[in-house]
Amino acid sequence: MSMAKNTDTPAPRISVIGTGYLGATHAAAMAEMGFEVIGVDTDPAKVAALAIGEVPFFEPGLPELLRKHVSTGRLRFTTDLAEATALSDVHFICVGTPQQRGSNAANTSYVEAATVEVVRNLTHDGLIVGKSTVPVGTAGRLRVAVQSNLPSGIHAELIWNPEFLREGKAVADTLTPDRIVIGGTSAASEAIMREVYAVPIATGTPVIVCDLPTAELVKVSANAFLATKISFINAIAEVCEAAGANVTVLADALGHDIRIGRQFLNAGLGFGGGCLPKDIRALMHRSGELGAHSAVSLMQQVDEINMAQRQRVIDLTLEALGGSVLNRRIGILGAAFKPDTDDVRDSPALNVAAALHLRGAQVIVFDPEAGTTAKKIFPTLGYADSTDEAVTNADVVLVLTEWPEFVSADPVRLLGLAQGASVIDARNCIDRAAWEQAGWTVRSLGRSAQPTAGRPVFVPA
Ligand SMILES: NC(=O)C1=CN([C@@H]2O[C@H](COP(=O)(O)OP(=O)(O)OC[C@H]3O[C@@H](n4cnc5c(N)ncnc54)[C@H](O)[C@@H]3O)[C@@H](O)[C@H]2O)C=CC1
Ligand SMILES: O=C(O)[C@H]1O[C@H](OP(=O)(O)OP(=O)(O)OC[C@H]2O[C@@H](n3ccc(=O)[nH]c3=O)[C@H](O)[C@@H]2O)[C@H](O)[C@@H](O)[C@@H]1O
Repeated sequence: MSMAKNTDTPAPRISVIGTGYLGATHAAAMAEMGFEVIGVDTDPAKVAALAIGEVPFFEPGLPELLRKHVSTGRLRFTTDLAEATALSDVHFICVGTPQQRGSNAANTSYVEAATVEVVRNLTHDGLIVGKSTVPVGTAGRLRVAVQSNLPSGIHAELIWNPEFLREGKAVADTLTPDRIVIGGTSAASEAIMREVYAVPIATGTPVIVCDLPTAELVKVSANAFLATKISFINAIAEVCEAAGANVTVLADALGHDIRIGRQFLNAGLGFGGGCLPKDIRALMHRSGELGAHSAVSLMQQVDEINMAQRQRVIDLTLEALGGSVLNRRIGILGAAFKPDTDDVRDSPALNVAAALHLRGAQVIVFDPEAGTTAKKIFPTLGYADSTDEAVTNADVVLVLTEWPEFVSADPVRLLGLAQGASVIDARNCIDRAAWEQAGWTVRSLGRSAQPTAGRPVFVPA
């Protein structure tokens, strides 16, 4: 592929390296936008599933999109990187950047390895597009590696195009993103990226063209801001509890100010998942390396507030059970880090379940989609096949992930199944009045244990 824009050239063919949550969705979305796409992964089981149109994780809408394009042959999957590079022109790097063991830093070794492997396998000129979330400065280093590993006579450019999709809404977020950020482009590579994203650009999606470090940092800053919003409301929730205020009503009132907005102001168990926690820690680490200490202390505080929420839910459970969970049966509703996914990476729900299990509780977990993934990392917990089974004979019930079926569960019927009448609403998601009317004692973060009406009113002197 010539890097010069030529209106007569055929559409660029696309490879996607790493077909996990991000890459599988990106590959299917690129096919939907009209391109020939080949996905590559080192995990043969993942590739085998994707190749027959099966998504190896739960993501609403993705199976349909994948099958649609696998069946026409426009979207293929392979473990053979050389096959993919031979058949494509634009190579999206979508491999993982998990937290390093024993450090807050991101592990960029997969990104480095994947990029170098692509470059070494190039048979014709290509554009390498980083999508993985990386610490600022990574792409600059990779550029050096790209140039020193190019086969002779081949030209390649490396740019960064971070991804902002949310799990559970990944398909819509990829097909109709809020913005497209492209960093470090030349005129030629910018033109190619505008061709690749022609469909969302045509519907008015803003395109931000910037330098490499800005592109890397936009992504990390977006996640850091979302995390800060959540920890902010959780800090205020603590004040609400102490003062007898209601954090949910407060968040609604705050949200009417469009400068603040209502999203990411749900107080409770806090954030988890494969991205927010590791991304704020990587930012902490990288900011420290760069001597930018304000970001280090801010992110440290955000992380600490967030992790303390898990302990606070454990404390509420102890309180509900009179100080000990030993041999008490705890029905846990939710294992995924949020609804609409089966992802349990750094899931606050599973973290609480495991901590209570370690203290000697009989923990029975139910999640509509994440039972299988949860069992893989915590096989020793008890698992139920339904809400009813988890609640049956429970001394206390914990709602840890706000799946719609938990939010709409009938408190009267559940009370008839449970042994006790205590529920901890760790996501502030159930209809508290309805549960209390049914006979439950409801505890939650950011709202007092008793209905506000029954509390003494503070009268200033
Ligand atoms: N999961 C999400 O919602 C989003 C993730 N991101 C970022 O995208 C990146 C990927 O995240 P996920 O998809 O969640 O991770 P993941 O762990 O689900 O997928 C990564 C995939 O890369 C594969 N892989 C590793 N080395 C490879 C290589 N050399 N060649 C080919 N395949 C290789 C792995 O086998 C795995 O299937 C991370 O940097 C993450 O921060 C960004 C936005 C959203
Ligand atoms: O970099 C990534 O991978 C992605 O990380 C997040 O997406 P995701 O991890 O899918 O989940 P979110 O919807 O952001 O939720 C994260 C966590 O925050 C919690 N949360 C969210 C909102 C809220 O008000 N309160 C709250 O505790 C959720 O329960 C969940 O545990 C970002 O929202 C995406 O834009 C980003 O692309």
